[in-house]
Amino acid sequence: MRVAIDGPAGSGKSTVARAVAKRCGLTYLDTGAMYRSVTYLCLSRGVDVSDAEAVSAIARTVRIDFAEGQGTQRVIADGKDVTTQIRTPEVDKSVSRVSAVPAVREAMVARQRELGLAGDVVAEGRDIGTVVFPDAEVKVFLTADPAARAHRRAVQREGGNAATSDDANADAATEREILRDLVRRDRLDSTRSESPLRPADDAHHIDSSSKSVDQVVDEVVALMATAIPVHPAAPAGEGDTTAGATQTTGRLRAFRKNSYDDYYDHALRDFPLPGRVLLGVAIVLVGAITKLLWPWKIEDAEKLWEDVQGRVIVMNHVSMLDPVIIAVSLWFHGVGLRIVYKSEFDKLGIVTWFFSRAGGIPVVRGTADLKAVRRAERALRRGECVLIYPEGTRVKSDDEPVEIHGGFALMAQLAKAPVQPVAIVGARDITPAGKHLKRLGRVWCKAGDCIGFDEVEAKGRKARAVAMEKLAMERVYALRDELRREHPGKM
Ligand SMILES: Nc1ncnc2c1ncn2[C@@H]1O[C@H](COP(=O)(O)OP(=O)(O)OP(=O)(O)O)[C@@H](O)[C@H]1O
Ligand SMILES: Nc1ccn([C@@H]2O[C@H](COP(=O)(O)O)[C@@H](O)[C@H]2O)c(=O)n1
Repeated sequence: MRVAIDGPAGSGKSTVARAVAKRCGLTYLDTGAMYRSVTYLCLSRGVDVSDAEAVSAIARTVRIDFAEGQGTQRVIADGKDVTTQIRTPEVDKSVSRVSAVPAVREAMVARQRELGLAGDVVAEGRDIGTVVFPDAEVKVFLTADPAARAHRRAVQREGGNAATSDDANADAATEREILRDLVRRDRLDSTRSESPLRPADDAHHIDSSSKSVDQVVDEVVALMATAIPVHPAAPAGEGDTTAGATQTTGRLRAFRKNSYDDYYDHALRDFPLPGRVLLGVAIVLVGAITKLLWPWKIEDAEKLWEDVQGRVIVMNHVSMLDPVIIAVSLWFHGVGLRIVYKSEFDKLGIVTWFFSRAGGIPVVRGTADLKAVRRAERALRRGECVLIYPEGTRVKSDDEPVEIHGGFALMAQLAKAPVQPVAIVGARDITPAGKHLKRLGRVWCKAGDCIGFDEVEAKGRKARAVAMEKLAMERVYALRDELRREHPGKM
């Protein structure tokens, strides 16, 4: 997914873009920093910024990179860290002259597209939605009135932060001077002939003058949740080769300090052998113990393994036994399974360690967690099954309101995979409300037929995803009702 945030100076673009990128696991691209870097190089080399030829020569040859360091994103120009140097009033004063030169823009836009090739990016600047990524799925035009912007920038320059303290003050004369500079920069940026600052026709306008950063970030994330990515991921078996993309091919070697991300991004078949053996032992043990305590059975179980293609399996969620039953059954039939689990479980290192080795994919709930969507999509394309609980959490009673999380339909849609409904009854009875001790008792599951998108009648990508969510969950609840009729009293 590409998110484009454009707007005038001081409207909060960097703050919001950085926060959205962090929350949703995307890459943050600060394009203003690139024009600032060229400007800084001109000033430090004594190049007159009105000399378009000389300025263009620097823009064409400089290599600009971004790196993480000292808790912030660092800007590297020709191998030198220029993060601090590009934020001086001198650079502020000259940058709009430099950025108006067509050859400078051409060079910067080419590099920005290169950096954004990996796909999952939040880019901010002046021409992202109109020129750099005109096909971005989400476009925001962020504004704030000039006085608010000047105040924020003045507070920022004095080391404060208007976003976090309401009574932050700045010297009135400094604020007036900044206001003059902002207005001048806005005028130059929006009246230049090449890629002027203007909202894209399909941009969402947000005025941040009287909104907190969190409110703006929430608005952008909400827009992302309803947007549908237009760039499908690499096909099955094809590792991404673009800058910043995740390498997904090749066997993970044992005892090589593989990161959690390595496990989330690799095929199950590429996991190191010792870990796979350990998982097999755990599955056999857990399978035997749970079968003994809560004899469980899956009706029409063959539907879970007779079909070899990747599927999104959706299920009602009543207890911790639910994923165990599916994981054990599929493991015994050689079907690779990735369980999507809520990232809150990752608070304990040992849990993250185990879930990553067991093929889990963490999802940050309540956000458009595109990293998780992409990981699930790639797994499906590789032919692995993805198990997901759209109810989000264990539902302890039929009276509890249930909110269905629709990400599963998007995963299936992107991977062109079907969705398979499965229901469970009886597992809720083993943990009576308010008790921690488990009761003994029988548990039944029932597998349904896979649902393809050809069964969905709605038109348009988004409407089809919504229709799939509804249809799949209707089938899950229909299977659960069948089980309840067959096994009266079981919940
Ligand atoms: N909604 C907000 N309310 C109050 N302060 C804010 C808000 N958004 C951003 N700020 C503060 O305003 C200052 C400028 O914000 P930021 O640098 O994100 O703006 P920008 O649009 O990226 O500016 P530029 O284009 O010049 O880089 C920062 O100190 C930031 O914390
Ligand atoms: N896409 C962009 C981004 C920036 N500029 C120019 O750079 C200046 C500095 O940008 P900041 O966001 O860091 O303030 C800005 O005033 C523009 O002149 C641009 O042209 N296109």
